[in-house]
Amino acid sequence: MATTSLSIFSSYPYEPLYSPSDPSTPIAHHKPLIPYLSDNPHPLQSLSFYLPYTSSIPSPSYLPTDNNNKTYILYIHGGAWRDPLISSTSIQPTISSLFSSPSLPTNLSGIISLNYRLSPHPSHPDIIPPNKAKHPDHISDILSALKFLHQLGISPRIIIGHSCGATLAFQSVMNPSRFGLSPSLEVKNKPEVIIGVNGLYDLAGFIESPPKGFEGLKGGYQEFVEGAFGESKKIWKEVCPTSCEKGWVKEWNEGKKVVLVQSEEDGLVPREQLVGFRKRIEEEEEGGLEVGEVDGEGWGEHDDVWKNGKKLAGLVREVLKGLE
Ligand SMILES: Nc1ccccc1C(=O)C[C@H](N)C(=O)O
Repeated sequence: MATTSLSIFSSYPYEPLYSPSDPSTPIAHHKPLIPYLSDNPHPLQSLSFYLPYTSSIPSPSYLPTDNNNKTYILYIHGGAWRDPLISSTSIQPTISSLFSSPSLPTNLSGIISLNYRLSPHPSHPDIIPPNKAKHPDHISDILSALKFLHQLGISPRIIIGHSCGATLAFQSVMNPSRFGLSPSLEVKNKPEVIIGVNGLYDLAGFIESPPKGFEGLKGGYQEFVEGAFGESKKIWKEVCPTSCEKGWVKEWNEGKKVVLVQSEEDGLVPREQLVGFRKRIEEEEEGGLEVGEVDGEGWGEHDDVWKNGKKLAGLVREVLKGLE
């Protein structure tokens, strides 16, 4: 099995990725869209691999592995489990910032950004192959990707999730039986840190009583939640880290730190999602897990975080320093 993952990995060449602001400057060695399943994968069952740029192009089998002081970071994009216009590439501005000035963090091996199957989006009915994922397909794909990485010898110590990517990041450290998935999908070396950015942590809570100023989004939330999870409110509760059955913090043995940030100008996700989630972790945990909140002032609107990348890159630098 391990040989298979490595031979898949090695069959993809590295390509230079150029700076979005300066197309003559290469910033990373990039392997786009490596399938993480071997049996007839959907195009979205794929991940992209980014290594800091060096002057010679590495051979396709080059794979720096984790060691005690270096780590990979895994990124899970958002888009309400359905937006086909948001993909693994949305981490590129952050990578560009992080891999260039002022200096490359010394304990960073590389960044891996995931795609996963999406649910249908009413404004994009003509996608080929059609997006028809339903829970637990999304989280199942995330766990399959982590398994593929583990077979390559990679266990990211940090996972970053944006919006529904944050929901998926926390689901990835829970027992997969919570979602009716096989124990064989449980992540072998779970991350130490999860960074949740503009995360969705309590879908049923939002739909039941949207916070002040967000009442107009109730219907929109209900639409994408039903599209991803079906109509059962019980399931909406079971899948969210604020409202699911207690005990998931214990299932995350390796967990050391949760870092949460909510962009102040976000018109799609209210800060109440972060506040309620934080309270839930503090109720549940038994001392081992640190929860921190970063001030989201100046972080812009919901998607500005990844569209710009500078704030997120700065936060990643800080978190990496803490792991040194
Ligand atoms: N309404 C939201 C509420 C919260 C988080 C994301 C959304 C989205 O709409 C995301 C995406 N642009 C979508 O069209 O599905």
